[in-house]
Amino acid sequence: MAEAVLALEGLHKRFGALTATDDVSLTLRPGEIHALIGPNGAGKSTLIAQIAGSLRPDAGRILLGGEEITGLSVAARARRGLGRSFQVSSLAEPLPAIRNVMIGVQAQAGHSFRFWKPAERDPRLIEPALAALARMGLAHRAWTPVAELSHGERRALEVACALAMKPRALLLDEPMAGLGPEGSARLTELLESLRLEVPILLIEHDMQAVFRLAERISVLVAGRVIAHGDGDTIRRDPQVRDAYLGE
Ligand SMILES: Nc1ncnc2c1ncn2[C@@H]1O[C@H](COP(=O)(O)OP(=O)(O)OP(=O)(O)O)[C@@H](O)[C@H]1O
Repeated sequence: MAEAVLALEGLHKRFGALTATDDVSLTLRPGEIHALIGPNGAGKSTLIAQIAGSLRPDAGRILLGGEEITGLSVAARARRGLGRSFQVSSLAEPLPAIRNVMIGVQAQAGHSFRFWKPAERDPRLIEPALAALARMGLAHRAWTPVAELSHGERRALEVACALAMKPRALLLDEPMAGLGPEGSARLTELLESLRLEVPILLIEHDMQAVFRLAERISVLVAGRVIAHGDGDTIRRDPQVRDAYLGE
């Protein structure tokens, strides 16, 4: 079996008396979409924050490409290839879509562009940014201000921004949030097309999207992984039906 791109080993996180992450281990393999699902308050955001580096686990390890990153800052993890999009929109509204993506390209390239020429006209920034936009079906909206994009286009743009950093692994925190069935179906299709480019750890409440996209699903309840497996295994698991999926 291929080595995991991202591995969580026995992560623990407490907030006072509350154990928000209780011995969580999981892996993300090359070419895979692995979904993390669970009811509100299960600890999904707390887990993502530990992976991204904004929250330190009390115990356990996080490995990216076999290298331990548990003690690294958010920026250092991003430089090593951990990409993420956010649950709450972090886009710069007045700027055209492409400028938002170019910030990601610039970050990935380090500081070499700073004294070059106005970033806006630098083909070394524009071309990879356009490629990331095209990947997410947004080439025709490149020069449209973010404020004029639809909600679905913004969600796709957030993924494009992360893709522009050429991540080795991508964390997506509820990318379908706020999308109607049509927008959700469109974004699902786009994410499906990314599968072989970059493995994705997907936190998502939209179960149609999860079952369509994920090879493996981990179910988090009260900080613990209570079930793990492919879509059929998870659908049939009585504990999961009880705790999350209902009948
Ligand atoms: N900074 C914090 N201090 C104290 N408790 C926290 C903190 N952050 C999260 N919690 C608690 O940890 C538990 C897990 O919360 P978390 O936000 O990770 O869940 P979630 O699965 O992401 O929920 P949702 O689906 O609603 O986003 C909750 O009981 C929450 O109240």
